[in-house]
Amino acid sequence: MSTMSARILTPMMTMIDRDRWPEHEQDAGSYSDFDQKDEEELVTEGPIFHLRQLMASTPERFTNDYTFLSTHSPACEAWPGHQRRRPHCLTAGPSESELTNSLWPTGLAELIKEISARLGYDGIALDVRPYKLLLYGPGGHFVKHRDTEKEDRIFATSVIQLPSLHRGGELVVYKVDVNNPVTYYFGQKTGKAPYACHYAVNYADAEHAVQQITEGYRIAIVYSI
Ligand SMILES: O=C(O)CCC(=O)C(=O)O
Ligand SMILES: [Fe+2]
Repeated sequence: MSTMSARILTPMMTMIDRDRWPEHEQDAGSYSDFDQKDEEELVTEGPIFHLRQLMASTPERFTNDYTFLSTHSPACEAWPGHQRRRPHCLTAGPSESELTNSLWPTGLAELIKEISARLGYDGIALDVRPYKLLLYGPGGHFVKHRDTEKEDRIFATSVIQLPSLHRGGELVVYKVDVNNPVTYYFGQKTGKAPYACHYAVNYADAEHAVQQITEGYRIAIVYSI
């Protein structure tokens, strides 16, 4: 499958300060308690069922493959091939970007298995396609919408947030009760957003919105299921 990447972004990004890397999180798999808690909370929540770390990675692995934005990163106007559909948010389709992280296909395959099982398709490989890569800067947001218009036979969307140093940008999903939306923080509350990928899945007909980014940059890949 074609994958997406931030390689083209690398020159204008700043790597995170090594000193900020939390010692106890360097070991892959050390997130299990956190994940479990999230799962318990989210499984009961309806349309969005899951949010957890995709791959625990070390900064070394990030640097070779994809990287992430610092709050001091220059503006992203120079991102080649981007389309500016909304202010403060750049969009690149699959043909405009390429994911070069060699661990990505393996992590994604695991994730797809898990997503399939949780959607009730255990053992069935759902067709998961990269739809776009999004880069939100300060002020960037996504108004409330549904994803139903994308393509035929798409019934869900998965958003994978790459390690991003930012504030805001939470995904709010309005399930049946519009007064009681579910908010996904993608590791921001626990301080893990800059160090790991996080994902969420929502049914295409569930209304959702991305809150305004108030600081830094948020980079995410959207997959259609
Ligand atoms: O950035 C996100 O988390 C969600 C983006 C989104 O809702 C979309 O692309 O349809
Ligand atoms: Fe959406």
